[in-house]
Amino acid sequence: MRFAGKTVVVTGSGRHKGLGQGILQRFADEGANCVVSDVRIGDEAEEVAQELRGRGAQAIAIACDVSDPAQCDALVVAAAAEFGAVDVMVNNAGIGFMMKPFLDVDPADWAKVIAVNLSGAFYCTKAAAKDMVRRGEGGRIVNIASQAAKTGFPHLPAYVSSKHGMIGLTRASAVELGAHGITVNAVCPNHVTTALGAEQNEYFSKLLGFPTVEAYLANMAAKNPMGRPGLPSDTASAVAWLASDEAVYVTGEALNVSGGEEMH
Ligand SMILES: NC(=O)C1=CN([C@@H]2O[C@H](COP(=O)(O)OP(=O)(O)OC[C@H]3O[C@@H](n4cnc5c(N)ncnc54)[C@H](O)[C@@H]3O)[C@@H](O)[C@H]2O)C=CC1
Ligand SMILES: Cc1ncc2c(c1O)C(=O)OC2
Repeated sequence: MRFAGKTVVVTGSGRHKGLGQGILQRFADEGANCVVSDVRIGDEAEEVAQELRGRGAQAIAIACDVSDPAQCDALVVAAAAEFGAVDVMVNNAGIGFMMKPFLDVDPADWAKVIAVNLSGAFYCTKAAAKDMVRRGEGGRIVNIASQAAKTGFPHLPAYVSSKHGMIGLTRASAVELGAHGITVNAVCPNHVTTALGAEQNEYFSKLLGFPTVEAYLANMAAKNPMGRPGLPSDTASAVAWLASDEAVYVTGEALNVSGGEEMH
């Protein structure tokens, strides 16, 4: 019960089987008050919150479009009003893919991906850290980057750039926030079969000439020493450790959770 009495906010966590839901399930199991947040709060987000309550946690759902700084400020205010403070902010909201060859990428699509994945993480980091600094009890920020933060992938230039940018954001914020007892780290998962992941599999299995999505997935699994795709629970384990008291001397890090597919 590492997070008894703590409050965690996870952006983009209102979808079934997403990394955000998996992360909140781990925090719920370890005693945290859980804030589900997503661009729209509908039945699915309410079900995610309900399932967390079923695990014995307190959980609420709050709408927040992370590409709007005012909504990120309001998210932190609303979470603190409900549970007293925000101890852990997980920047998980992300949009994929808009997959296109580099030379065909529309500037508006580029801007949208950067606005959600990178600027959104900045706005939420700033909002949460302001509250943490004011309270003076430290805090934890974890950014869900990607293997795409460490290497290039075809037909995903905005995504890859936004995720590399999240590592820069992690380091830039870590160097200033350490003085306040706040650590900031990134986690870099490889492929996880979520709703977002499934969309990408369709596209890449065709692009790379695999006869079926299954053949593409088997090939991808064979690329890492553990021989399987990642699970939301794999990422959740890393996030929970980084958010725990034990990780007090780890900050500005970008931790691969890729079964060894990515090694630096
Ligand atoms: N699935 C994978 O293989 C990998 C995913 N990731 C990252 O993990 C994070 C979670 O993705 P998944 O769980 O795979 O997909 P997902 O689609 O299940 O989760 C993303 C969530 O972000 C929400 N969202 C989209 N735009 C938003 C906005 N403007 N404001 C707030 N929320 C917004 C969506 O509604 C959705 O609930 C993303 O940042 C993604 O880039 C990283 C590495 C691998
Ligand atoms: C679906 C999917 N497959 C592979 C990867 C990602 C992804 O989202 C990613 O972000 O980095 C590698």
